[in-house]
Amino acid sequence: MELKIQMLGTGSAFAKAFNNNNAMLTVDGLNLLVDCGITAPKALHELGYNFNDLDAVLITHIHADHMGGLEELAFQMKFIYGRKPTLYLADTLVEPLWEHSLKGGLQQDASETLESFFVVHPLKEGVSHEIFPGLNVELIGTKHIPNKPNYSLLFNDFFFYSGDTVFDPDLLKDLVNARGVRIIFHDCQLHPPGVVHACLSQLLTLPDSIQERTFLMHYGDDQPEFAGRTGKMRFVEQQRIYAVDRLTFAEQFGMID
Ligand SMILES: Nc1ccn([C@@H]2O[C@@H]3COP(=O)(O)O[C@H]3[C@H]2O)c(=O)n1
Ligand SMILES: [Zn+2]
Ligand SMILES: [Zn+2]
Repeated sequence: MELKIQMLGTGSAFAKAFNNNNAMLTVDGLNLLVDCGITAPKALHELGYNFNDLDAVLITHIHADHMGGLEELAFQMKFIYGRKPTLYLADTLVEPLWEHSLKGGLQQDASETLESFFVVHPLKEGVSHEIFPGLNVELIGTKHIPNKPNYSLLFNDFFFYSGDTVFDPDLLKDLVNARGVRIIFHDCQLHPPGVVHACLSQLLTLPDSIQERTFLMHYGDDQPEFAGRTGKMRFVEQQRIYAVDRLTFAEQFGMID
């Protein structure tokens, strides 16, 4: 069992030099797309994938850089590949995803619902769900936009992947010190203030023991100017394949496991 992650993009919602912050997780040949933003259809194509290569899609929240590619995914799967894609999302997102977003483009007659286009798996926050053999996910509610549900992801109990969140040092400390998290992929706004995202200056206040396992994503186009200015944290590189394995990571990035 080998879990790998490859970011289709590592850019912020407004980035143009980077694709949307969407990820492909692969375990034993099964592909999970984490978030499917506006740029996802083209970014998948650039990596040699088509929509039919996806075994499941998981959505963290309703912003276009995280779900703006779902309409094309649904239409291609219906009209080109003839099967319903599998969609994982928090139970609280099912109704708003359809009513406030996808229905406008997808619905052709009034009887059609989200389930007409996807095999929908609503997930409960705080519960570990098996996505594939060897890949579990727990949704952790995180703060992003007031009154809009938003979730970060805990994979296999040791890999935390933020789904857009404000800086929450207590959560990160609890994850690392009490819950055994060893790898953190975190969204990072390079310039303050961090109103709806964690910003770099806030993340730099984390203790070294957390920074050394923190990898920054969801950044703006001027990211190259910040090389060497991220403390013990590193940038996730778009399209690079990372083996998400405690030992491989610890060895490769000099972390104390
Ligand atoms: N209250 C808000 C709402 C949104 N935004 C910006 O819009 C982007 C939507 O995608 P995102 O990746 O969540 O980042 C958001 C902010 O840049 C913002 O800055 N403040
Ligand atoms: Zn975003
Ligand atoms: Zn967002």
